[in-house]
Amino acid sequence: MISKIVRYASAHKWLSVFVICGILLEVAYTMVSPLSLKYMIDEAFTPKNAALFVLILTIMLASGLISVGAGIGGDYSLSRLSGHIVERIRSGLFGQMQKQAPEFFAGYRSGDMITRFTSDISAMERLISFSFPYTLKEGIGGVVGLALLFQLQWKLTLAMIGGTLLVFIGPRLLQGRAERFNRQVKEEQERFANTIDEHLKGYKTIRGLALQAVMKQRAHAHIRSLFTLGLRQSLTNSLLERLPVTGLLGLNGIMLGYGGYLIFQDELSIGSFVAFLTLFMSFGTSVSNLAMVLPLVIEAKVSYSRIDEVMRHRPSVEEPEQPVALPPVSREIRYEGVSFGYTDDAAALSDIELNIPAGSLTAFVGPSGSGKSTALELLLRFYDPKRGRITLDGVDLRDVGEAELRGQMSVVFQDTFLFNDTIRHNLLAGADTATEADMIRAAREAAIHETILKWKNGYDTVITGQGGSLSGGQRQRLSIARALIRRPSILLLDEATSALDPATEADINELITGMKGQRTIVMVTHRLSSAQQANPIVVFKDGQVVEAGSHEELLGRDGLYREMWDKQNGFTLSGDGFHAKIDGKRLSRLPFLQGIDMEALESVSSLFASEAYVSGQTIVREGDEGDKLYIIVRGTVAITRGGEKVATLQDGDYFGEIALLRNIPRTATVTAVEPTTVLSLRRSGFTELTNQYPQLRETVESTLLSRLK
Ligand SMILES: Nc1ncnc2c1ncn2[C@@H]1O[C@H](COP(=O)(O)OP(=O)(O)OP(=O)(O)O)[C@@H](O)[C@H]1O
Repeated sequence: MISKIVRYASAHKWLSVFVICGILLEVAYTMVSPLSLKYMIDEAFTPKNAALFVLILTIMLASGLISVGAGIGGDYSLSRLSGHIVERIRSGLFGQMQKQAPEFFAGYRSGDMITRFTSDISAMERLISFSFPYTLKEGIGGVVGLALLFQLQWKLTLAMIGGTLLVFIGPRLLQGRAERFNRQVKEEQERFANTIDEHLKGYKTIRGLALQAVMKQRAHAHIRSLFTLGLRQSLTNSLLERLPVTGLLGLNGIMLGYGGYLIFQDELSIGSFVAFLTLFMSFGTSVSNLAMVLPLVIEAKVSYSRIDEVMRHRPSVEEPEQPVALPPVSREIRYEGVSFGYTDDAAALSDIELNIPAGSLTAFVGPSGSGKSTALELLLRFYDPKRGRITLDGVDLRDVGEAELRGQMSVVFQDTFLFNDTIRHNLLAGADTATEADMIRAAREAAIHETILKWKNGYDTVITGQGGSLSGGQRQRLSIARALIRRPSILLLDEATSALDPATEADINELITGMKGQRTIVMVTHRLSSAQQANPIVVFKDGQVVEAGSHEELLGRDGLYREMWDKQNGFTLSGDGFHAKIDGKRLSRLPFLQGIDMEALESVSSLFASEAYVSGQTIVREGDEGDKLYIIVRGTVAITRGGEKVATLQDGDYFGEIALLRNIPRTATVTAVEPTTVLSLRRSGFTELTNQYPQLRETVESTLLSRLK
């Protein structure tokens, strides 16, 4: 920690020199003034030498003035120097954080990082602007004072050193505990910050599901723990400060007794004794001041190690040493034998061979977890392949600098992240060379220009709550405009429309399709209706590409694409996405309804009711009574068992079918992870219908009960 601070300080040589000179002059004055007392008493007062008295007094006054001037100059230089160093640590930490790959952000929660930027950096700031110079000043003062004390009376000084050792033993013994408590307080602060962060981000879910009491309980537990840990920390810290001061009191007693004895033995003059006492007092003050600084140094040491942990984190994706230029892609993007895994033992992608022609609209589709988003994130160079390479017109992505790459590619995610700023600043942020005309052109392309003009302040309208004041479609159009403003040759979209209502999704899909031919577009979607216009459509399964071709080609192949298409079709959905219907033909494709008459199936279809869930809402809770079958018309749900996620289901998937026959408690919890519309069928209605169509009951029983066994 110290060597790093010294290195930072050495970048500001003159300021460092001023700080050190200021400290040295102040120390010199503190040391010399007790000595002048000795000469004043022994050489001027005792022999009544008025001329020497005036001379010594003048020297004392002059050096006092110099010391004050040096102190003020030193303080000014120190403020500037510590400001520069803290500035460097702050921007270094920020830069380091920005360089990291997504797995870094998955490892740190926002509270962890915010605490490093706030309280940890403040602890470093206190160390640099106060503890460090203070230690230097008191340390030099102590050493010089000791030398002078030896020179005045070595026996008395030796006795004093023996006593001083006692002063240090207590703090030394307590230091380990103090470090531990400091670390625990920091960690607890981090956890509390994370809870507050969750509360801020998840306030809708918390209110919607009446989770306030749970959150309050959690916050209260942190507050209690902060109280207990804080108490331990401050008790240990105050003990650390108090012990040396108490030790010094005893030491004072010894000094007075032994010093008096030496005077009676004529081994010490009165002037020397007064000088010794004054010097000893300032030496003692230096020692106790050093001990007082110790808790601050310990705190800074803990904070430094936490900052250093981030600073040492090597980004998994590194900048090339000699980046190559990347002209707009004009031929193709190629995946050549690309394999990748987030961990060493699980492969997310295996041996992907893919050719994406420049100017094409390509779609990556496939079931949840099949690797399509990973394939896109490799193209964004959020990660590097473990084997193989991705090339743009033959240039390996690893040879291209980050800025160059981002100049060529823009991305739109499902979660639109907008800054709390004006529309203008949101659109132009980072696009340094973009003009007003570019902004309007991009907004027009994203079909949002007219809407913006209708707002009272037009492009100067301030977006609040990270875009919460806008509709989902408006947010997504703004994100698309923001991506287009840089005129990227490659536009990437990761489930950019899947959380929107059907009408808005169709509008934005039309917009994307309209851009075909102007640039290379790669979109990831689990909804095949969004991918229909793309060519090639690349189908992923278990980390591999299993099919690729146009919509018509893939439908004709009877493979996974056909299977997914059949699964996702057969529903009608209102434009707002709240009301759905399923037709008999679609029902006939459910494994437990196969072979049933169409008339019976049409009757079953009329019994289904629509249910719409917002993101985060629970559809079915583990252990609850099971009385309904659900079919997901649109959306994504997470299946968790005992708090652990076991699967993700999407459009066309179903769950809870056993409930049609028996009231068996639900074996898992199902939660919507994006706005989700389901169709539900109650057991009571279904049972009534089976009286009319006995075949229905027999078929369902034979398929589902065999599974139960
Ligand atoms: N950050 C991560 N850390 C560890 N494993 C991950 C991470 N992201 C994805 N995976 C795993 O990698 C595999 C591929 O995930 P990926 O997100 O690419 O699939 P996907 O087809 O896009 O599915 P979805 O649409 O559900 O996101 C899955 O097994 C997933 O669990």
